[in-house]
Amino acid sequence: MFNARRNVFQLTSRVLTASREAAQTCAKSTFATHRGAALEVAPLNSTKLSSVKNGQGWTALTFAAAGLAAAASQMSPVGDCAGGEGKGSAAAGLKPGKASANPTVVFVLGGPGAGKGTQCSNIVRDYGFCHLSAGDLLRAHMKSGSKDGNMVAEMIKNGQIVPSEVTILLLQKAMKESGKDKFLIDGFPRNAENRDAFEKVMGFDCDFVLFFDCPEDVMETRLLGRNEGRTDDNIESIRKRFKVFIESSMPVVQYYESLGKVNRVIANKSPEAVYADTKKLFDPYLKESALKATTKLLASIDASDWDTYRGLLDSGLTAFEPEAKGHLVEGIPFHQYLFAQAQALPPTSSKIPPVMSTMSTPKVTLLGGGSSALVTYTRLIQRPGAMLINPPSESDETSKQSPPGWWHPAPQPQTSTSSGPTASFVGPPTTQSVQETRVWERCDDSSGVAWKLMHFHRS
Ligand SMILES: Nc1ncnc2c1ncn2[C@@H]1O[C@H](COP(=O)(O)OP(=O)(O)OP(=O)(O)O)[C@@H](O)[C@H]1O
Ligand SMILES: Nc1ccn([C@@H]2O[C@H](COP(=O)(O)O)[C@@H](O)[C@H]2O)c(=O)n1
Repeated sequence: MFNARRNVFQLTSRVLTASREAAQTCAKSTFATHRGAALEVAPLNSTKLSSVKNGQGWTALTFAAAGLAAAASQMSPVGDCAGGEGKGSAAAGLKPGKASANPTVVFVLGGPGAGKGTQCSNIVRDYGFCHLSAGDLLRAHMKSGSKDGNMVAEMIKNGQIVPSEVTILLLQKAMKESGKDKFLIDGFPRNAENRDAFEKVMGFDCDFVLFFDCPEDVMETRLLGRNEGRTDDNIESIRKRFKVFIESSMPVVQYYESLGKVNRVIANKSPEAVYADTKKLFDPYLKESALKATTKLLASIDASDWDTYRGLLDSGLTAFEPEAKGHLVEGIPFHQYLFAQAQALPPTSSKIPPVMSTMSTPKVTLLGGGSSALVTYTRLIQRPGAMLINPPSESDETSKQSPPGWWHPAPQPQTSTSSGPTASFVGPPTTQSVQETRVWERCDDSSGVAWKLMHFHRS
């Protein structure tokens, strides 16, 4: 006989150790990508992302490049938890209202047959989330010939809730193997024990609960017509599942309601109508990812990191910028030339980042149902002063250079073995302000949502 209580304790202890390791990996990963997503002032000799927040959300994002050419590439992910646009993103972690370095988790709840699985497929397609159905994982586990397979099979047939340690181990493994950082966890937590165990083992809670609210008679008709060969889609099992849902799962929904974390969607409508309501809840994640791509792009410009910059561009990029003197520039070479100038500069001996961009009052508008994003903002560009090449004695003014127009290539850092000319800066510091509009197009890859820059316009 399965001793649930004893096994919960034993397995939970084991999972805690394993998850601590996993959490360390995740923390490492998210440290690399979330660093500095806070209000502190950026130390001048470090790579730092700082942000300013008001009631409406983020109002300014600052990336301070350390003057290291590879500053943006230092943000590469480490470990299993990063995915999608978060990879290597300077702004990863700038999720409105999110302070912790954890993956994004949405718990998807609702009665049996409410349409959770159906809607999750749509969200995966449009928002790059990874869908993990606790029921599907348990059914696969039951068929895998594992020693508790028979116990799980019996519990599923009777609509009972399988002990948390089994389900959480399956979820944890699937999350790790997915390589993603945004999850829809469907059909979980089914009771208070599931909920407690998840928080203890994973060390974080969900972002919100997506609750599909559907009358029982509608769910019953749907389940009887589902025809997927499930052992629990018969009237006897369905009634048991409804009872368990009311007695054990609804208190979980009520618990999250008391925390203000439930987004309720009326599910007694056509699948399309249900999705139209569901979709709105996920648009902020897409906007956030377009903003991250923009921040990563600015960081790569500040750091003169051509490879990162080029990786974000569509080959057919078009641009209106002051350097093009009113002409629409198409393609890559015009921009590459500006980066090449930076590489031709002597290294800087200064510890002060040669240039730092701050994105102020960004606004993201999704177009084409989220296939494109329009990002507009004011960019503040700070520099430590005029650049001096190979500074001679103080009396010699001839080598002093004024800051050029809006763009000032960032020299490379001086290495200990550097010899020959160097660059340094003389005050006063300057700040420029330009308006930028960027048009991004979705080009998702296997790790999730990704964006390419199609067009930009700078005042
Ligand atoms: N809005 C809807 N209108 C009509 N039928 C729907 C709707 N949503 C889903 N269905 C159908 O109802 C059945 C149950 O849907 P689905 O499997 O998505 O529910 P579920 O909440 O995931 O169920 P379970 O909890 O049992 O896994 C499926 O056959 C599905 O095609
Ligand atoms: N957290 C969970 C989720 C599911 N189960 C068991 O699986 C059955 C089917 O779940 P669906 O979400 O696919 O309908 C469910 O009735 C439970 O027996 C579980 O134990 N714990």
